[in-house]
Amino acid sequence: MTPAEIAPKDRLIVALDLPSVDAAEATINRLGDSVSFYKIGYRLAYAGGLPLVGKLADKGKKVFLDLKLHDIGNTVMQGVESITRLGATFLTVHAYPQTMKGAVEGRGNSSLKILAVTVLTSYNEDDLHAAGYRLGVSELVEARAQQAQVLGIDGLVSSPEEVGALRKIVGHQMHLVTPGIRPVGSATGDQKRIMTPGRAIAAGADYLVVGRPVVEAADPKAIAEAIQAEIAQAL
Ligand SMILES: O=c1ccn([C@@H]2O[C@H](COP(=O)(O)O)[C@@H](O)[C@H]2O)c(=O)[nH]1
Repeated sequence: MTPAEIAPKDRLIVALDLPSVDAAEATINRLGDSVSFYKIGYRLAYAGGLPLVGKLADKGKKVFLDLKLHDIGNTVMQGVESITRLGATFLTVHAYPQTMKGAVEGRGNSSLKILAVTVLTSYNEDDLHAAGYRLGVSELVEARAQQAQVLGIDGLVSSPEEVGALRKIVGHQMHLVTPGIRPVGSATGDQKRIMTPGRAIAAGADYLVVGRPVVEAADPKAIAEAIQAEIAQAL
């Protein structure tokens, strides 16, 4: 399936940033058929959440395993090789050349897609500078996208602000996945490079990752469906 063929509903990835498997399963049950794609990150993975990958896949759901791997190439390669057996659709690594090369080797011919995290959406220019980088956000995102493409990475994680420029660099060959999504009226929290769902899709994002605005809502299903309606309208 090309990115353009993804149904509006399947473009929303709900981040299960919840403290336990029980809490995650309760949210998944509340969301029911409305959500088809979930993200499991540090909080849930380290709280016993990895077996949920297979359980969700068995129910026909897709899983984005957001482990943001970063280590020497050989360790990343071996780790990714193990992860190919879990049944996830997407796995993140940080966009460093050795890391991306190791991840592509570890993924081999499996169906797992590797996404490279370009610059975290909680970073702005000052944060990058404080971390010792001399490039600004857009320059670093674009440089990493070019390296990721050459190394055979399957997709990129960036803020929606960079998606237009990334599309020009990578065309439609790579999945563009954007956290930093805030429906109008939602709290920004620690995110710094944000956009509404509609604007992110109009900018060219393939998938939107939304955590707190959905999982902390009084009615997660109503919010998820409102985001999906906004996505459908923007396509
Ligand atoms: O650059 C990045 C990469 C990953 N994330 C993850 O996405 C979700 C966003 O959650 P919200 O509650 O909607 O802010 C979260 O799991 C992050 O770890 C990101 O935000 N930015």
